[in-house]
Amino acid sequence: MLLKEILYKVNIESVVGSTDKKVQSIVFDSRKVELNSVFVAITGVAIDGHKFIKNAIELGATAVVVEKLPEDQIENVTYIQVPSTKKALAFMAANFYGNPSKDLKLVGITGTNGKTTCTSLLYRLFKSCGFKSGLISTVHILVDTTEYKATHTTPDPLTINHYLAEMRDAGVDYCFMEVSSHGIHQERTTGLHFAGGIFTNLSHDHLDYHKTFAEYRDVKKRFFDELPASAFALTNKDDKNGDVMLQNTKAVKRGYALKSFTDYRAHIIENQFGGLLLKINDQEVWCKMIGQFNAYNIAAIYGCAVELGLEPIEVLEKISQLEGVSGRFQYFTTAEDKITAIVDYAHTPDALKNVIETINAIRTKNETLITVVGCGGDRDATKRPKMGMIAASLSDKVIFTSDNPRTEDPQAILDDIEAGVEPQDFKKTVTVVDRKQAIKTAAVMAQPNDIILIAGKGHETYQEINGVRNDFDDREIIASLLNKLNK
Ligand SMILES: CC(=O)N[C@H]1[C@@H](OP(=O)(O)OP(=O)(O)OC[C@H]2O[C@@H](n3ccc(=O)[nH]c3=O)[C@H](O)[C@@H]2O)O[C@H](CO)[C@@H](O)[C@@H]1O[C@H](C)C(=O)N[C@@H](C)C(=O)N[C@H](CCC(=O)O)C(=O)O
Ligand SMILES: Nc1ncnc2c1ncn2[C@@H]1O[C@H](COP(=O)(O)OP(=O)(O)OP(=O)(O)O)[C@@H](O)[C@H]1O
Ligand SMILES: N[C@H](CCC[C@H](N)C(=O)O)C(=O)O
Ligand SMILES: [Mg+2]
Repeated sequence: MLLKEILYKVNIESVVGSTDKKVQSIVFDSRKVELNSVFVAITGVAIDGHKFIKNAIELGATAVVVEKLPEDQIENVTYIQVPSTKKALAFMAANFYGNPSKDLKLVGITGTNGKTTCTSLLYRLFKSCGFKSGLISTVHILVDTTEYKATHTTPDPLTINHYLAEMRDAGVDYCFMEVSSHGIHQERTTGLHFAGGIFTNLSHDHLDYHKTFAEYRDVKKRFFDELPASAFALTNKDDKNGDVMLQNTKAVKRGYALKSFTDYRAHIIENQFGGLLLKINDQEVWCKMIGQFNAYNIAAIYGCAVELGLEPIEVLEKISQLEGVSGRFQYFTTAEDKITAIVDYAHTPDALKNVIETINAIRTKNETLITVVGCGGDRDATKRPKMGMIAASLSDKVIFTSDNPRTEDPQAILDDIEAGVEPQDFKKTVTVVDRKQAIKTAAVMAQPNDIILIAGKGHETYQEINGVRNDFDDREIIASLLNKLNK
């Protein structure tokens, strides 16, 4: 492909050299440059990519895209100056792969919690309705039935467009993707053609990166501001930021809710371990998922499917057959002692509150709830005391432990969590730094009919300590422990 073709829609300030040259690949990491690459210099969170321009040219780059032109320019290399290299990268990636988002119906889902749940359910719902579907999520990427590993919730634009092109070539009709706030802020989703956008909810997370809640909210809103008029924008009307998201969108505004009166309404008739009995608009439907938060997720996916033109009755029938999502309220009950172990990915204060309140609404007085929870290192530290307070006030017993400490001292993270525990709740809590030992402590403590909640890591199959990822799966560990202890 010619450089000038790749630059379509890119806002260019100045060009030094020819844009009539052939380009082999686009790269934003100098270490991946090959002969005839175009290197895009990104000002990152940690490093300034402009430092690697010389290095990229030595490795074979024949064009570079920059925000600041270097003083010592090299002959035969083309320099393209743009106001934002992140935006330029996104348009270039879409052009390079032939704008695949226009050849399928792409729906983006944003919000603090529920993105993986909604996208995964939509992927399976559309598949069961006979469509070829795609999924870009925290857990994995699916191109029809072919699975790829996910490294991010919302990957970089080259990765997104690479998989969208593969979906297009495989004849995929619909793709559902998670749109994280980091993704929007870093322009990873710029230049994509969305058929729809969904907002789940907004609560405390990522304040290490976005600094203030208002900035976090405004970044999410940008996704809706940029949707085209042909798209639908479906928002949670019960969330106080639901309407804010749609304030300036050109897309067709739609709502879903449990409490407010809007286009897609869900009303909980029954909520038990077996599932939810819902009334969606005027139809009753039985779902295998549990809890009020899943009633919201189901209302959202129902609204999305109807907006995309599916038959409401068929959608409800297929929804009633959907199983829960891996690592989200995934549970089993032991045969002998009837101990229930639940593994859930709640890693924000709101998610933890929701999941514990769901359990509390279902369990009886004699069933003790033992919660095992921690918080990740090198991430928003201000959510730690809030999660400590929630776990201790809403559970009978709590074992605080490590999540992914990453490069932080595990004990220091635990100190932050404990600082939030109310004095009257202290006696309910213990701290066990080693996560496996913490889960073992819960398994030993549990009496017949008790409930063990292990929160924070859900589907993750590793634990990251000091930059090393060791094999670790909450689900396998609790199952084998309860089995060994003969419970
Ligand atoms: C904090 C953050 O979001 N960082 C992302 C960002 O990297 P960065 O800006 O820190 O990059 P940097 O290290 O400063 O380097 C700057 C530039 O120099 C380049 N470079 C660097 C070294 C070199 O030798 N040569 C070179 O060219 C780098 O490729 C980069 O282009 O851009 C990279 C490329 O897209 C991402 O991989 C990286 O994600 C990191 C790994 C990460 O952990 N991100 C998390 C926080 C994240 O994005 N999470 C959200 C989920 C949030 C949610 O759950 O809601 C997600 O969407 O996954
Ligand atoms: N609609 C919802 N509202 C509030 N909490 C939810 C909702 N759906 C799921 N949760 C809770 O949040 C946890 C994470 O859910 P999920 O993985 O779907 O969110 P996510 O938005 O994809 O998160 P991430 O930001 O890590 O990608 C679940 O394990 C559950 O405890
Ligand atoms: N998408 C989330 C994942 C958190 C998962 C938790 N187990 C942790 O490691 O903190 C984030 O980037 O904050
Ligand atoms: Mg996710």
